[in-house]
Amino acid sequence: MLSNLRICAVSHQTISSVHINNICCYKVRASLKRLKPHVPLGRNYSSLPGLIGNDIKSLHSIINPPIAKIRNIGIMAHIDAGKTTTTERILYYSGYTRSLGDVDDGDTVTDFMAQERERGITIQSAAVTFDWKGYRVNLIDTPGHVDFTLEVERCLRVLDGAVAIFDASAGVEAQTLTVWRQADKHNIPRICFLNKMDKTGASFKYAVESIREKLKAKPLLLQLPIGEAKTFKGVVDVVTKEKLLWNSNSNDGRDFERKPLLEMSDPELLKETTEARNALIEQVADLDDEFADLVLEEFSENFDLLPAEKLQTAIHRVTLAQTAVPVLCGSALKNKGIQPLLDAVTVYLPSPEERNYEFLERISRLLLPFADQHVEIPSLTAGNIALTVGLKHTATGDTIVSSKSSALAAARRAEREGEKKHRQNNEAERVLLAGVEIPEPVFFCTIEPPSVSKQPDLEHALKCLQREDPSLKVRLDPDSGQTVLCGMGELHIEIIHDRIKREYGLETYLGPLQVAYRETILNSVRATDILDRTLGDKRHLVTVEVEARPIETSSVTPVIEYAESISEGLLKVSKEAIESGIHSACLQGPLLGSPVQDVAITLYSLTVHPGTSTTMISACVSRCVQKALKKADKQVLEPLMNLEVTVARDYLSPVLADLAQRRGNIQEIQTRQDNKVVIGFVPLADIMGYSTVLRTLTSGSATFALELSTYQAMNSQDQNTLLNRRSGLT
Ligand SMILES: Nc1nc2c(ncn2[C@@H]2O[C@H](COP(=O)(O)OP(=O)(O)OP(=O)(O)O)[C@@H](O)[C@H]2O)c(=O)[nH]1
Repeated sequence: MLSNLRICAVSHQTISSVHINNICCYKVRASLKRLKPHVPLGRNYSSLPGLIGNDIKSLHSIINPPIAKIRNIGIMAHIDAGKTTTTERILYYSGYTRSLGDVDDGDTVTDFMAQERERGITIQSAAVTFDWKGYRVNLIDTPGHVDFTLEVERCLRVLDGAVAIFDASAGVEAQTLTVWRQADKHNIPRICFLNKMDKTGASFKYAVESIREKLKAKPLLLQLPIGEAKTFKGVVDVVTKEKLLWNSNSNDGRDFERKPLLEMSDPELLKETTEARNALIEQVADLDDEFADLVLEEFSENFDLLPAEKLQTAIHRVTLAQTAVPVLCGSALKNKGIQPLLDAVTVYLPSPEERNYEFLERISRLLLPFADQHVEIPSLTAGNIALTVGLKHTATGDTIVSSKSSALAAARRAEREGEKKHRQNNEAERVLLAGVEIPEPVFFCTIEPPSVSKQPDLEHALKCLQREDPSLKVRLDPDSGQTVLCGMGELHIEIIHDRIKREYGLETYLGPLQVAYRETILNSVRATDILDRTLGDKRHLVTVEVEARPIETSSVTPVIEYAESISEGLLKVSKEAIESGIHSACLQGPLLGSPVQDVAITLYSLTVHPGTSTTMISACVSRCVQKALKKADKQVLEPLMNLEVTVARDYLSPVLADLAQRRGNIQEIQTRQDNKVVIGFVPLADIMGYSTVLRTLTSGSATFALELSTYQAMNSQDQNTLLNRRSGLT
């Protein structure tokens, strides 16, 4: 596969003479249509005269560009804001593809999974590498659908900067908030791109306000749109006071003219731009002392004399400090505004050395990514993004270092730094990447292989998929022995099912999709238990007394306490067994067999006959905790989701009426251009299959985003209905 891909990147003739399997062949041909032969990188180029264009000066400079000229960036946004379309334009203008891919036609580079092309959505982050005006840009296109939040989180960890894309007619939407918070957590400097300026209802002012209000960010307006919606034809560069107009006859947006704004030809636009530039200078000066000094000392009389480069450098610093975000605009679909966006990436987003990471990785085989194509490279300097293959024990979220001793040193430093509380950016944090936060799965269903003999193949496929995607959980149902898939949403599970079929050739059967409920107890209860068993000539005897009581933690990990009467010595040898017994008991509550949350378990007494195995101690403790949980008053908790529905005014009433029937609790209805945005909570159990219902109710005009808010207690009537249904009574 690897050599095929390397060859594909070099020459058409080479490929046709190489024996490769059908799938690879197909991928190779598809990519050849669009890849310029001179662009991708490989080792053997020098032996292929004529295939490499003159643009490549030296292989070394391409593989290892100076670190200051590297930009590792991600693209993030709400679903359908236009990430993939923008990425396609970026690849086209940077010379890496020969034609413009279209999500609506299903032929984009970054959405390369079959499911992505069929559904027109991004699921996996795709990495692409290209050059722009002497800079190396490693770009990652991340999914917008909330089911794939983890995928976004795991790529944010390796980024030095990000472009947040917004639909200019919608402003900040639900998922944008989530990814923005994730980027805050990882301290990622950002620039905003207000896309879809050509769309009816697009409003630069509205979108900027929503960035200010909802994201609590300070927007730096580096551009102003020329026209809006149908009349959108270009942008003004506020920093340089130039207008950029795209040729209406050009169908790929390559041709555009950049002209200084003149009093004679554009008096109004010039006035507006000068005001915007002055405001920008004041805003930046407020945030950056060095720039403030410069402005006060040399340019306070006339801001017009301030060179654009000085302003750009200050904006770069402010962006890096994350005290404000540059805002640009355009229309990816109509091919306007992408080239200046690329310029802004190189000018305002930081290089890896400015982000001050230290990587220590040593890997035997390195590949440069180009979506689903990879090119092997001999080496790489710090700050680049590359892929490695064949790692057997590494999963998403792990940090790879050069040796065991450096890992130990980093861990020791982390421990020491951990003691000095609340110190940010400590050395250990720079060495070890922050782990990804794995969200709790809210849905599950059983999965079965086509025959018992295929069970090992299914287990293998699930193991591989889990290493790639830790938000997918797999467990064995202890009662039925069936394999259970737990995922982030209906779409997540559907895609996993589809991938098992396509990538592992296994036709599996899914059971009905079920909501992942939880349980809790409402009062404190005590229970005792005795386990007395003789195995061979050994007697195992344990007596246990525990108390289970409700507490507030919102966690399924029980709090474990020990009464003072428990002897230190006994605890030393059996603590692990006791805690494993408690944890396993709390995994399966007495009502539905769901995990028990918000509970503390106190061990009051424990006596163990000499020679009793730790397994028996664990089993007795587990049984005793289960007894206590059973005796208590119990409560089922159900996942409550944050819901945001964007719907055209005319369809608001049917959507609200439908939500009322789904136990929806509406918090707010906002107006966004011609649309209404309904914000509220709804129990997950009542919103299953909602996309189909919403499509029917609104003739396909509405969109929605769903995210776990919390687990809430069910009322007794709903709880009884659920329990009866589960026990087959109704
Ligand atoms: N009018 C208009 N439509 C656009 C623009 N950019 C993208 N679209 C359309 O918006 C839809 C979504 O575009 P995508 O590029 O797939 O958006 P995405 O953000 O990658 O979507 P996910 O991968 O599902 O998160 C498609 O139908 C595009 O044709 C634009 O600038 N203007």
